[in-house]
Amino acid sequence: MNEVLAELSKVSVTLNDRLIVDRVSLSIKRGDIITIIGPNGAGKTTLIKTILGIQKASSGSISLPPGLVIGYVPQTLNLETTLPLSVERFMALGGCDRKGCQQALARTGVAHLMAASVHHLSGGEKQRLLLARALARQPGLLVLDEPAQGVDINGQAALYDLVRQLRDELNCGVIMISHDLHLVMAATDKVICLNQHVCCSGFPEDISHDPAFIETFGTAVAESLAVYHHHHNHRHDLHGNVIGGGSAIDGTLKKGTFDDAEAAPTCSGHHHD
Ligand SMILES: Nc1ncnc2c1ncn2[C@@H]1O[C@H](COP(=O)(O)OP(=O)(O)OP(=O)(O)O)[C@@H](O)[C@H]1O
Repeated sequence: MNEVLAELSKVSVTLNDRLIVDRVSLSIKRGDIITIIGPNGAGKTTLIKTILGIQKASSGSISLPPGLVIGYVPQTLNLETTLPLSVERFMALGGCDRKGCQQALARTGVAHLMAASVHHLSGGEKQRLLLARALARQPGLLVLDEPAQGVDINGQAALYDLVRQLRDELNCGVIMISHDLHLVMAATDKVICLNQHVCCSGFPEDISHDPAFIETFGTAVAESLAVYHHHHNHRHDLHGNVIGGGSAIDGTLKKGTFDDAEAAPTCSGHHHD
């Protein structure tokens, strides 16, 4: 059994009196690649910030093994543009020596940019730089917030491929957020669909059949992913709150749900197999 790198139990986050993350339980093990999907404002970034300790959970518990090294690739790189900063210096600020810096940049395909200014990098180059910085820490857990944003379509597939290779090389666990549903379905091991609470979770081929997935992303997206329609017993408002009809409190984890993520409250759409 692979080592557990992060264990979340009924984690909720309330910000400004608004419930942003609702009783999320999940477990990340060494070797896992888990992708969190969900609409804008669903609480994805907030959830990973609680794993990183940047955001405090309002309730629930998060446990990480002592000494776990986490490599984090944030959604954006916010830097003071008036300060000159080379790629090498940026890496050095993260504690990386020249050799380690060169190796990490080479691994993410941007070694030729060592002397370039970080302010002049393209969107895709910035993402690769951030990945290199995370990689240089030799992380046990890699946390990526939309790593493929600003990357062209071929580059996205290559980036996901690289993440898989890094997982194998470092024998780490990976948790990432993505909006690239086609790539997620093709290139990820496990998917968690978050809309404040965990709507559904499981392996990509199963989750794309899930009514909660269709409810969250709509039929156009679902059909483009060659999924089929099911009855789903509740709806969400724009804030992810459950509205109308069915209860989202009871129900059991459905077919296609993997052991380690618990939907809380659980969606209970009916499958028509
Ligand atoms: N520090 C904060 N104070 C108050 N509200 C916040 C704070 N941070 C995030 N929020 C709110 O929490 C909600 C969830 O934000 P979050 O960034 O986690 O969503 P997300 O699922 O990552 O969205 P996206 O896909 O657009 O990046 C949003 O409505 C956001 O405005």
